[in-house]
Amino acid sequence: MTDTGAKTGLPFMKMHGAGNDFVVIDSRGRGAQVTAGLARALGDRNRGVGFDQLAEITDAEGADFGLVFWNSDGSQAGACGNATRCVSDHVMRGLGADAVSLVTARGALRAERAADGRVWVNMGAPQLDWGSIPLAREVDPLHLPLPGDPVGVGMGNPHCVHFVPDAEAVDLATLGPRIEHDPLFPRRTNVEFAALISPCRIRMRVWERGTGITLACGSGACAVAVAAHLRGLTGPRVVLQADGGELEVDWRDDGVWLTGPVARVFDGVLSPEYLAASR
Ligand SMILES: N[C@@H](CCC[C@H](N)C(=O)O)C(=O)O
Repeated sequence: MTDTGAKTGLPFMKMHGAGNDFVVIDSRGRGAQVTAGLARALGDRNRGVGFDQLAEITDAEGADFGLVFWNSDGSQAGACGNATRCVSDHVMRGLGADAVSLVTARGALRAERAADGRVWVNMGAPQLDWGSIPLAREVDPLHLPLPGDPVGVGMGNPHCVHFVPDAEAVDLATLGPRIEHDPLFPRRTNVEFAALISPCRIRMRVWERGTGITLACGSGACAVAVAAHLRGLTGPRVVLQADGGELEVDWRDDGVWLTGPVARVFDGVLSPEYLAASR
């Protein structure tokens, strides 16, 4: 019988990568446990646990594990680089391995532990055609027809990257939701503002679709690095300085590699009563 946590509750971990924070629920061997309602309830920082994304670990054929991502508004995300790195670290520790294979909505991915303890994930090739990002109509993703001349990049989820002289001066709380809901993005979008510090360092701030302002965003860091390289501002390898810490991106022939710190903060158990009221 599937264990839904009705009697004993549902265990979870709280993790973060550069301040991008996650609740992680391991559903391997017991079937999907998370619903949109549970994600919304748990995402509430006062009445739930609070997170930027909820990551559910699933069984996956032909890979070490699968991952499904939820935003705090209850919507699903096709990619989450930082949660992928955090969960990969946890699974690698369990397996006593330094590399793992996983499957997300994006497809098969690979993660590795670096010599310094950080965790790399190959996020795959960027999606640079309007249909895959996706955009509502055929326009040039390198110059989206929006104020600020942003770049559209898909990393398994949509990103709208703006280059600005000073990222601190941007009113992210006002512009973020406005751009997230622009009709050009049929599935809404994540929104990044990036300022070039040097050809290998960028300061970035992010408004995440379905969540809001976050301290970092892994797929967003990849999108900024890809956009900066395509615009001729940087090389293929760049450090992204987010509000919560530094992420490094290396756009190689085999995909966009993202690395950064991972942390497991605490473990807990969702009570049966809370689950019954929230699912
Ligand atoms: N924090 C994530 C990205 C989160 C997904 C996003 N909000 C979406 O809806 O696409 C990351 O580290 O990549």
